[in-house]
Amino acid sequence: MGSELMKKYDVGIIGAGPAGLAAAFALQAQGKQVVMIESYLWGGTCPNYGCDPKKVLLAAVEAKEYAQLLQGKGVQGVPTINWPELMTSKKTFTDPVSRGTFGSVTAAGITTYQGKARFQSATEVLVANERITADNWIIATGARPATLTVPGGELAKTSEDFLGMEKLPASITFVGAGYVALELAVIANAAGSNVQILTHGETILPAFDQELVADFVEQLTQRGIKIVKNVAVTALAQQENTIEITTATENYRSEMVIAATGRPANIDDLNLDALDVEWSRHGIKVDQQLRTGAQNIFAIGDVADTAVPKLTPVGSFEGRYVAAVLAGNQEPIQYTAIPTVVYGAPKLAQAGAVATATTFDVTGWFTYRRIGENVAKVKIATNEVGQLIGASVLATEADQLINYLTNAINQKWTLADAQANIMAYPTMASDLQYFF
Ligand SMILES: Cc1cc2nc3c(=O)[nH]c(=O)nc-3n(C[C@H](O)[C@H](O)[C@H](O)COP(=O)(O)OP(=O)(O)OC[C@H]3O[C@@H](n4cnc5c(N)ncnc54)[C@H](O)[C@@H]3O)c2cc1C
Ligand SMILES: NC(=O)c1ccc[n+]([C@@H]2O[C@H](COP(=O)([O-])OP(=O)(O)OC[C@H]3O[C@@H](n4cnc5c(N)ncnc54)[C@H](O)[C@@H]3O)[C@@H](O)[C@H]2O)c1
Repeated sequence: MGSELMKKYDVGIIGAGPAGLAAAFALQAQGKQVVMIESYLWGGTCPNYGCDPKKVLLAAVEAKEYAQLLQGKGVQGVPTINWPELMTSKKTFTDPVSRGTFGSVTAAGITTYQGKARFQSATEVLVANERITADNWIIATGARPATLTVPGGELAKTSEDFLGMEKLPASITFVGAGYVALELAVIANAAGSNVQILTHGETILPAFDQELVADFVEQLTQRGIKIVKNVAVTALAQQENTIEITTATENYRSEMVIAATGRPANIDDLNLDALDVEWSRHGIKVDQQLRTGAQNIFAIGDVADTAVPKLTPVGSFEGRYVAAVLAGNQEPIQYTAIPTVVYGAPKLAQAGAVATATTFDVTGWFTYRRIGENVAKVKIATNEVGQLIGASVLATEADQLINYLTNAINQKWTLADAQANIMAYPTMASDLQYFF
């Protein structure tokens, strides 16, 4: 690792998550001299302690869910989740990621450094006592879980701790009711833990269609997940085997507390004060070409203050876009419709506009009745000429359907387009024509 002291690179990339890696491989393919710096695990949040391990754990929840939904319809007995075995299986996915990613990066001819990058000037970065110079820099340092700034807040664990825990606690309290809390709560609940969610606001998942959010929350409540709104946690204290959670109104207890109150950008160690770069609690400010105030420095992925959701495919899209800018593209970034999914049981998914939509209660439709869905709904928004502009889905397989609908939004489908495509029947895709 590390090489050729004082060599000058075309592009330096800080952070080897999905955003930085997409940029690195695209720039290397253009023939640029690329250097990449990572302080922790190569691959970043998503494959090591985010999306992928979460979805591996969810596979066990889904197996249980399908059996549960078909009770009395030909299936008897509901499987139980063996947490240590599931965690062993999860590790077969996550353990090889960092080494494998590092191997791919070096095999591509990209120079690598392990350590925290710190800007010395707009072209020079210090890492592990070495000075690295590049004409352009891309900051792709991602985000980390917010800590609870209350007395005893350090007792709270993070999503990364949850996704690596060897033993399932008897009870878990999540503080916050966003993606992280809801997804991990569903996993813990299905695996047999007593789960509660405490959130300081009234509205859950404000960016999603609130009719479907209400149905989603109702489903979680029926599973035994307790959700308490409008509650401000004021202190945590260890009491033998449990943590006491003090709030303004009531005290709660549980074996583990997970802070899931958002993800601030990783900018503290970068020495941005030395540069003409602005930032806020939402991340590094960028223009429509993802350039910071310093014209040779870009910010992409979770660390960038953009109006789009902070997701893996969005970060990769931005990484490839900046590589194109450095190859001469002058166009501002133009995002396609972005699908977002809360991976629970059921799943809640959305893409495009949420406004004025038609609701289809599809619970009784063949596709959903076949697997015994409790409640399944699809909401569709079209414009004045009948083109699809937005969609929301609540269903066990909402993550699949939302991708078909996202494609349809991007291609401005109307009923005629839906009918003009022959889809395998009977599937979610063959139902598309009934939504217009
Ligand atoms: C529990 C969880 C589940 C998620 N599930 C999903 C999902 O299902 N689908 C989805 O699309 N998204 C999901 N996300 C979000 C997704 O993981 C992020 O959007 C994505 O990883 C962002 O990529 P990134 O490259 O911008 O940042 P990251 O993946 O966070 O990578 C940034 C890298 O920069 C490194 N770094 C930080 N500071 C420095 C420094 N000073 N010097 C050098 N290196 C540094 C970090 O170590 C890290 O490896 C999930 C996130 C979490 C936490
Ligand atoms: N499926 C996915 O795509 C996925 C999964 C996990 C994470 N992510 C990404 O990670 C980001 C962060 O997720 P997150 O769930 O940590 O944050 P979030 O912003 O989605 O939710 C934070 C929640 O915490 C609440 N909250 C904030 N401060 C609080 C406090 N002091 N006390 C109680 N509640 C408080 C908020 O009201 C909100 O409900 C997401 O926005 C998303 O970009 C995506």
